[in-house]
Amino acid sequence: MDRLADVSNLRSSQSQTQISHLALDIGGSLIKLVYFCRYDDSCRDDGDELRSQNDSLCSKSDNSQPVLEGRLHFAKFETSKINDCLDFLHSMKLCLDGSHDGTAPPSNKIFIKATGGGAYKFADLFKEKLGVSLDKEDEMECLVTGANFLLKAVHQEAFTYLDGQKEFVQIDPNDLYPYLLVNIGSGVSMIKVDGDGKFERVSGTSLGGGTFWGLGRLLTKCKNFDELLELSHRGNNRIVDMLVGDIYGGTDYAKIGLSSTTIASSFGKAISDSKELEDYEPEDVSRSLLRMISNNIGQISYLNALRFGLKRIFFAGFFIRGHAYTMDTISVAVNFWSKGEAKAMFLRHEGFLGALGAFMSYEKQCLDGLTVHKMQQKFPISASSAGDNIYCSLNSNSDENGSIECTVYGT
Ligand SMILES: Nc1ncnc2c1ncn2[C@@H]1O[C@H](COP(=O)(O)OP(=O)(O)OP(=O)(O)O)[C@@H](O)[C@H]1O
Ligand SMILES: CC(C)(CO)[C@@H](O)C(=O)NCCC(=O)O
Repeated sequence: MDRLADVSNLRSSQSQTQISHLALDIGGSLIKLVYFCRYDDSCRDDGDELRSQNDSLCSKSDNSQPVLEGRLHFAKFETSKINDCLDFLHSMKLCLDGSHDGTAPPSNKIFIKATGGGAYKFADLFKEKLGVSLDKEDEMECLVTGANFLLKAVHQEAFTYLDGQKEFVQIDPNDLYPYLLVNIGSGVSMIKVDGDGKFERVSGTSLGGGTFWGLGRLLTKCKNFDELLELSHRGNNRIVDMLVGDIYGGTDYAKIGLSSTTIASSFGKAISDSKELEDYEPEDVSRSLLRMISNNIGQISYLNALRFGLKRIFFAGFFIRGHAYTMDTISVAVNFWSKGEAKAMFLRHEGFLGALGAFMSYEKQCLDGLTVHKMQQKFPISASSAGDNIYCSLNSNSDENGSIECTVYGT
C-alpha cells in the first residue's frame, strides 16, 4: 500500500532524530501514527526518550523555555497489515526502550497513547510483540481534540473545494464554535463541536469509506484503494446511474428543482437485463460508487447541520484523501441541499485527527505546551488547555506526507 512516508525513509530520518513521543489511531481500515522527532542539537533536556507516562516524558524547564524542538511526523499503515506497523515500531526500539543510553524502563512501564477500536482489539498484540501497553484514549474525544488543534493552530489547515477551486479559509480561533465535524473513516461519525472537550456525536452512517473500498474492490477487482480512486477519475457515472432525464425523456423536472442531469437513482441503470457486471467499465462503476457514497454523506451531514443550526461543516477522515472529485461531490451536495447556506470545508491533515488528539493527550497529562511554529512567522493562539501557548504554522509544502515543525514549551 501507499504509506505517508516509506518505511525506509522513516528509518533513515530516525537515525538523525530521536522519537520522543508517539501516538496511534488504530481504525477499522488504517492505522495512523503521529510521532515527534526532536532535533538532536536543539534539545535542551537530557534526552529522555519515550517512556512510561509517569516517568520522564514530563520533562520541564524554566518559564516558557523550549524543552524540545523537532518535527511532528505522520504515517499510516493498513490495519490488515498491522505487522508492518509493528515492524516499524520495533525499528524504533532504541528510542522506545532507552537502551542506547542505559535508561530503559521496565518494559511493562512503556505506554503509548492509542485510540480507535484497535487500541482495544490489538492491545495484547502490542504487549506481546513490543512489550508496550496501549494507553487508551476515547476515539471521539481524540477526533475533536485533533480537529480543534488543527483548526486553531495550523495555518491554512481548512479549505473549501468547489468547481475545481481550492480556497483556504481563515479560521478565527475565537469564533470557531459551533461546528459539525464529519469524520469519514470506514464508517462515518458526525459530531457537533461546541468547544474544547465540549461535543456530542449526533449521528453516523455505516455507508462510509469502508463501503466505497469494500464494494469497489468486489465490483472492479481493484487491488488497492488508490487504484480504485484513480479509476474513478476516468469514469462516467451516467453509464451506471439513472438520471432524472433518463426517466423524464431527457427533460428537467423543474417543478421540484431537479435538472435532467441530477442522479435519480444511483446504480439505477444496472437493473438492465441486458448487461452484466463484465459489460460495465470498472471506471464507470468506481465513479458511480464514489459519487453515491459522497453524495449520501454530504446530504446526511447537511441534515444534521440543519438540525442544530450549524453553518460550518468540516469533513475529515482518510476516505477523502484530498481527492478532487470526492470533495467536489460533497461540496455540491451540501451546497445543493442548503441552498448555499452551509459550507463544506476540508482539512489538510484529514486522516490524522484521532492520532493527533491522542498525541495531545500527553500534553494534557504532562507536557506543558505543544508549540508548532514556522521559521519565518509565528501566530500566537490560545491552546486547548489554559495557560498553554501555541505558535503555529505548517511547512508550506506539507501535504499528507508533511511534517510540522514544532517546539514543546515548558511554562
Ligand atoms: N491506502 C488506503 N488503504 C485503504 N483504505 C484507504 C486508503 N486510503 C484511504 N482509504 C480510505 O480511508 C478509509 C479509512 O479512513 P480512516 O483511516 O479515517 O478510518 P478508520 O480509522 O480506519 O475507520 P474507523 O474510524 O471507522 O474505524 C478506508 O475505508 C478507505 O475508504
Ligand atoms: C464505529 C466507529 C465509531 C469506529 O471508528 C465508526 O466506524 C462509525 O462511526 N461508524 C458508523 C456507525 C453508525 O453510526 O452507524
